[in-house]
Amino acid sequence: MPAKVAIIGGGGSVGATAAYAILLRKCASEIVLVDLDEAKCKAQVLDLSDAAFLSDTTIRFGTPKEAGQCDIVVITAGAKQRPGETRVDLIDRNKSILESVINSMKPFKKETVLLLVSNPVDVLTFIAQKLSGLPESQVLGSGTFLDSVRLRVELADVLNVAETAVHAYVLGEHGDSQFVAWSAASVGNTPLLNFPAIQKLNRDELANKVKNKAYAIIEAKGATYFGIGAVTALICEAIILDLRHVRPLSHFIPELGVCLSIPAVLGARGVHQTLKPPLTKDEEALLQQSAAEMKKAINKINL
Ligand SMILES: NC(=O)C1=CN([C@@H]2O[C@H](COP(=O)(O)OP(=O)(O)OC[C@H]3O[C@@H](n4cnc5c(N)ncnc54)[C@H](O)[C@@H]3O)[C@@H](O)[C@H]2O)C=CC1
Ligand SMILES: CC(=O)C(=O)O
Repeated sequence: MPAKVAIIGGGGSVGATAAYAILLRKCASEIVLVDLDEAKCKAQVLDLSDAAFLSDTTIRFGTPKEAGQCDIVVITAGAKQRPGETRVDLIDRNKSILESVINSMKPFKKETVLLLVSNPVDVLTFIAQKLSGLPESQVLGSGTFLDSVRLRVELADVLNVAETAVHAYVLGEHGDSQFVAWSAASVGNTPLLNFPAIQKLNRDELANKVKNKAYAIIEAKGATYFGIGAVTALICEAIILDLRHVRPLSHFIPELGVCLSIPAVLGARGVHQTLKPPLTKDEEALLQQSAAEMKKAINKINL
């Protein structure tokens, strides 16, 4: 089935890197890049077209209205953190950008899946669910998928196993109130906490390293884009191929009243099911605290 992916903000670092990763995965038939900065976006298309010989995917510049008719719309438009800024600090700037991009794309094709990547991704996912008119299950955010990848790499290194054998998730906000669900993590079938190397490990220190990785990269080079580009491509692939992968994605959690990341089944047309792992009392409290932070951020804006 041909699948069209639009990237709003495709002129920027995250949008263009996501396009590159999607191109290399060969999961889409066409990528449409859209950006307010038309000249830069067209230059990204030209540059990416030089790599298109590695793929069967075509790439072109497009309009917001064309994007609204694509199968997946990835939103990477917006301001990025300056060194020292939190993701939530971007809310005022990125809320108005999101409102304007959603209005410019409407009405969406009824099957369109909207994938939020711009920060603060959980709050923007919540706003996009309200504004887009699409079913909640079709509006999701990349959430803590990236943080969980960062965690898995660290744990695989400690245990000297393949990353794919590590089933461990960062849950909650893609931001400062995130936490690791240590009690639910495993390597193969063995609970992670059974490993002597993990019992000896300073787990708080490792969780903070994961949480602060983006800050460290932004401090040194101004932005992160390779990791999120790869994560975006895998999310698009799972939707296009209806792969039913389980990923920690930002989606609406009715009992919390906000969007944040809990593992979810991802396939055609978005989120199929939430798979909340059993959590300890302390981890449950951290989830509630993360939801409270999201509510605080949402209450500060006019919706
Ligand atoms: N969710 C995640 O894990 C990650 C999220 N991000 C977020 O992604 C966003 C983009 O970051 P970068 O690509 O590095 O920034 P960038 O500045 O390189 O690109 C942003 C692009 O958005 C475009 N834009 C602004 N307003 C627009 C509008 N109304 N319509 C269409 N395009 C518009 C700009 O022209 C620019 O090309 C930021 O909010 C950043 O925090 C970045 C990395 C990881
Ligand atoms: C910038 C950002 O959200 C990240 O790299 O995690």
